[in-house]
Amino acid sequence: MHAANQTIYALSSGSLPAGVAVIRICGRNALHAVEALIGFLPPARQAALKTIRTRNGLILDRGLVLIFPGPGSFTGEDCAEIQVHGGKAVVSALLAELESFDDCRLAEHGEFSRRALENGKMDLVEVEGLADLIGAETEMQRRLAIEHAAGGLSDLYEGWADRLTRARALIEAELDFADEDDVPGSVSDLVWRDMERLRSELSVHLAGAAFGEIVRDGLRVVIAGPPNAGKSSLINALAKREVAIVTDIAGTTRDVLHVDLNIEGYAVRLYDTAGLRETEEIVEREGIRRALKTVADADLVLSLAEIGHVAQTDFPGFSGKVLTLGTKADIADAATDADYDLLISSISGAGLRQLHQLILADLQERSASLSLALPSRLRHRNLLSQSLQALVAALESEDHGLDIRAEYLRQSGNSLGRITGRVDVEDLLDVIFSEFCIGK
Ligand SMILES: Nc1nc2c(ncn2[C@@H]2O[C@H](COP(=O)(O)OP(=O)(O)OP(=O)(O)O)[C@@H](O)[C@H]2O)c(=O)[nH]1
Ligand SMILES: [K+]
Ligand SMILES: [Mg+2]
Repeated sequence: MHAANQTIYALSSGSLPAGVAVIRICGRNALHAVEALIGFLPPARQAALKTIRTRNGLILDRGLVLIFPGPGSFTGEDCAEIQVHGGKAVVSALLAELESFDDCRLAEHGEFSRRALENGKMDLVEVEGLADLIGAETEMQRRLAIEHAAGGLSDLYEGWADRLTRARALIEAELDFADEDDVPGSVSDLVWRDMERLRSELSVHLAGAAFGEIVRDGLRVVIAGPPNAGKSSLINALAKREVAIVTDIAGTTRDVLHVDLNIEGYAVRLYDTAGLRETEEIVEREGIRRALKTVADADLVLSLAEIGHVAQTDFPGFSGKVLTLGTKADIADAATDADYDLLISSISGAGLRQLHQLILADLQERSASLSLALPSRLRHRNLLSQSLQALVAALESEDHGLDIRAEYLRQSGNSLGRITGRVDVEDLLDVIFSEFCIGK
């Protein structure tokens, strides 16, 4: 039987042992399997507490059974969920029993969601949002993901795609009547005025992509500065654990290290790097090369220097914001000419709370609005800019025929359709679903 017609099952809850384990079963044999396991079919969407048995009559466990007949289910097919005690042997016995039913097999990564997509229960943005929701570790990641998973973004894109389609239809109608005098020219004016508005809505939305990606992937904050400035001590102090080796030998750190922090609900990825200086030592030189590359990709650089020394403010290939931090405030002389955004001590903890606040302020400056209905992946950003480019081409090619301008509008709508998956995205699906865990 074709893989897509098979009944699939998996442990959908977390790692065992646990209080409860949830096993999900979807496909044409799902209800048949439930009936065989508990001896009858409970009413749809109502939990039934039942003894679950093998077909040889052996008791597997007692648990809650729920059925969701298609199409009113997660995947749109007949589905069931069985809640049993979360023991390893309990779950493997139940999975082994399911294996023995006709055309039943273990689900692959993301296969339930993939079927939901194929059966029109979710679109691509919602599926990506669901993956992000499961992966979310901070409050802002959760808010962004739920916006996507709940269809807020999809509605926006579909609304825009509909406006593009309507505009094309009106233009094509105008083309059909081109020889007749009774076509009101104002129809065309209305269309282009709306497309002008759409251009600015798309631009504003696209401008939020950088922040959306930062919320999803974390703000990249890189600690840089000369050897012994106290970079590794700072990452350890902020992470509250010994991530990096600290010694008084200049040139201790060679590899780039990172830790993930949660600052007021925002994900922040903090990097420690090798001290920057001229050196002939081969390993250290490689460390410095990596440090500079990491700085170039940063969102924000913390440039450290011991109090009394000038902190570097320009880094090759980096044009973003640099915060200068004077370090070792606990042992510094009071008077110094050098100027810093903040004084810190990783040993006494002085200035660390203010550093949090400065990083938070940087994040808040980047968020133009309070809404998190933002694109959050490079895939979204690329397709949105393609859509915008085609729309701009349509608006700015007044010298061309209406047929060419309508074709640009079609391209613009197609790019939007690829975001939600209404337009051919087959090639993308394997990539997207490989991110999922089994059981989702
Ligand atoms: N008193 C004091 N000493 C500090 C402080 N921060 C770091 N140090 C000391 O400064 C020395 C160098 O610290 P590191 O954190 O290894 O400095 P680094 O910038 O990572 O050095 P490299 O990895 O070699 O580039 C160590 O002996 C630390 O204990 C501080 O806030 N106060
Ligand atoms: K050091
Ligand atoms: Mg170091």
